[in-house]
Formats: sequence, structure tokens, C-alpha cells
Amino acid sequence: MILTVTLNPSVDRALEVDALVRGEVLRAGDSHIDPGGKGVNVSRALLANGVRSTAVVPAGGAEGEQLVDLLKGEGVDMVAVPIVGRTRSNITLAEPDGTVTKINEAGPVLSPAEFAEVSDAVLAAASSADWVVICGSLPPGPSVPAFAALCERLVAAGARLAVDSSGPALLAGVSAGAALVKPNREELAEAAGAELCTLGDVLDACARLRKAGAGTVLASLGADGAVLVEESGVLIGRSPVTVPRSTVGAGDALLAGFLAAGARGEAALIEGLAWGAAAVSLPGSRMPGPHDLDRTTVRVESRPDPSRPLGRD
Ligand SMILES: Nc1ncnc2c1ncn2[C@@H]1O[C@H](COP(=O)(O)OP(=O)(O)OP(=O)(O)O)[C@@H](O)[C@H]1O
Ligand SMILES: O=P(O)(O)OC[C@@]1(O)O[C@H](CO)[C@@H](O)[C@@H]1O
Repeated sequence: MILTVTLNPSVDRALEVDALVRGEVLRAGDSHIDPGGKGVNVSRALLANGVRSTAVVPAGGAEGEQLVDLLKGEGVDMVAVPIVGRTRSNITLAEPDGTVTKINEAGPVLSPAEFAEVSDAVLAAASSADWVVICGSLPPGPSVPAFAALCERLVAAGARLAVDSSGPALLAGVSAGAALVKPNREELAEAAGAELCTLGDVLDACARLRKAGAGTVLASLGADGAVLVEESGVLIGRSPVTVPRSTVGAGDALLAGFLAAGARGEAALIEGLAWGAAAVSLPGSRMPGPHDLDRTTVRVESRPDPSRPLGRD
């Protein structure tokens, strides 16, 4: 079982618009509502592919109830910890050329008592989990040291910890000795304190995270694919998408596929890239199922050219 932890989940509303014009009334085409937040998406993707997962989420207010209902509707196993604040709603505006504009709320405050309750729920469920995967932004409330303490307690309890977050929370996971981290290009650049222009820059930044305590680094690079840096070496892979529809949740699908396939080596990278590409071809933050996956288009190399420039962000 893979346990996911989303400290700041959301109800995701995606609206398709012909063009995003500031200051105008825009008429939406299709719209989708999905249960959201990065760990929630990892659980949804795993479930869609027959892999057991439980999602831990704090939930409060009408949106919290809606989130729980949406998760129940999809059959996602969950531990919902009631909170006083209102779960956030995040908006995605998707244009026909695949351009996505996202507006994420800060999210409700998690009081120290609520954070302690969520932490206890995570630690209790972690003992029967193959992985504990903490994903997404920290909500207002918990301090970075409190978050770091949760990561450290999990590692001390013998959990295999994966962290997909940004800024100080990502670094806290690295210092705690997370077995796996999954930064995207922006998060990796922030962690490394350097711009990433070439593949070589990415490899250096990944090596730095490993030196600082992370086990494996799976860096997602949008249309440039993903880089896997682990004990046994380096791999880079790509999975071209002909018609990108919504990149929201693609990183979560990549991480879910990678974990589902054993979280190491070429086979896991191929699986992750197939899931990531499939998510990009689907609307909103819909997660791919087995029929959406095409592993034949994935290309992986073991001797990446460090001078290769990355595409523009
Ligand atoms: N435009 C694209 N074309 C092809 N594949 C893509 C594209 N965008 C993303 N992907 C695939 O999805 C994976 C994850 O994308 P990205 O690096 O944007 O993750 P992310 O920023 O963590 O996403 P999110 O936070 O929305 O889940 C990439 O590694 C790649 O395999
Ligand atoms: O604000 P965060 O926690 O960084 O990201 C939240 C979020 O954008 O991430 C998911 C896609 O990865 C969405 O379901 C959700 O709205």
C-alpha cells in the first residue's frame, strides 16, 4: 500500500476557454471538477491502475465535504482529518493550444493541534505502507521545523519516504533522508540556487540534493521529460505528446507510475513517463488509467549529453 499525504488538498475546477483575455468576460467550454492536491492525485492515479493507496487529507468546510465526496465517488481510500478552516478551491484555465493558467488559493490554516492530528494519522498508517509520499505545498500554519520533524519521525520509524514539494519543505525532506524526491525544474532550480539551462545543470542540481541527504532524485522537466539520478547511475527519458490538453497533475502521474513500477531503474522511469504523458493528454487533472497508457513512445537514454539545452520553461 502506498500512503499519500496532502497537507493542502483542494477541489480543482478546470475551465476550457478559447483564449485567456484579461479584463473580459470569458465564456467557458467544457468544465471539470476533480479532487485535487498532489498527493490526492498520486492516490487517484494509483487506484486507476489497480495499485492500493490511502490518501491522508485534512478537510474542512463545504469544500472539504465536497473533496471527501469526490474522493469517495472515485473509490479512493482515505483518512480525512476534520479541520476548522475551509479546504481551498484551485482554478485551472485551459486554452486549446495546451496553455494552462492556474490560480491556487493559499489554503486554510492548519493549527498546531490539527497538524499534530494529521501527523499522528500519517504515523499510524505508515506502519503498513510500502511508501509514504508527502506532496504539495504546506498550508499556512505548520512551521518548516514542524514539517521537518514529521519527515524525521517517519524516517526514524523505518518508512520509505518520498517528498514532492517546493522550497524549504523540499529541503526539509532531503535533510530528513527521504528515499525519493520529485522536484520539477523550477523547484530543482530553487533548491540548487541556480538557473537550470542545460541537462548538465540538472544533473549537478540532482547530485547536490543526493549529497544533502536524498536517496533517489526524479526530476520532472515538463516537455523535456524526466531525469532519474539514483545510486546506480543516471537516466533521462522523454515521452512526446502530440496534443497536450492539460499539464495539471502530470508530475503527480509521473511520480505515481514510477512508484507503481518499483521506484528504481529504467522500467520505473518508463512507466512514470508513460503515466505523465497520458495525464498531459487528458483534460483537467484527470488521472490516466491502463487504457490511456502507451509505453511504446517512451525513449530513455543512459548517457545524456550534459550540454543539451533545456526547452524554455
Ligand atoms: N508538454 C509536455 N509534453 C510531453 N510531456 C509532458 C509535457 N508536460 C509534462 N510532461 C510529462 O509530465 C511529466 C511531469 O511534468 P512537469 O515537470 O510539468 O511536472 P510538475 O510541474 O510536477 O506538474 P504538476 O505539479 O502539475 O503535477 C514530465 O516529466 C513529462 O513526462
Ligand atoms: O499549491 P500546490 O500544493 O503546490 O499544488 C496544488 C495543485 O496545483 O497541484 C495539483 C497538480 O499537481 C493540483 O491538483 C492542485 O490544484
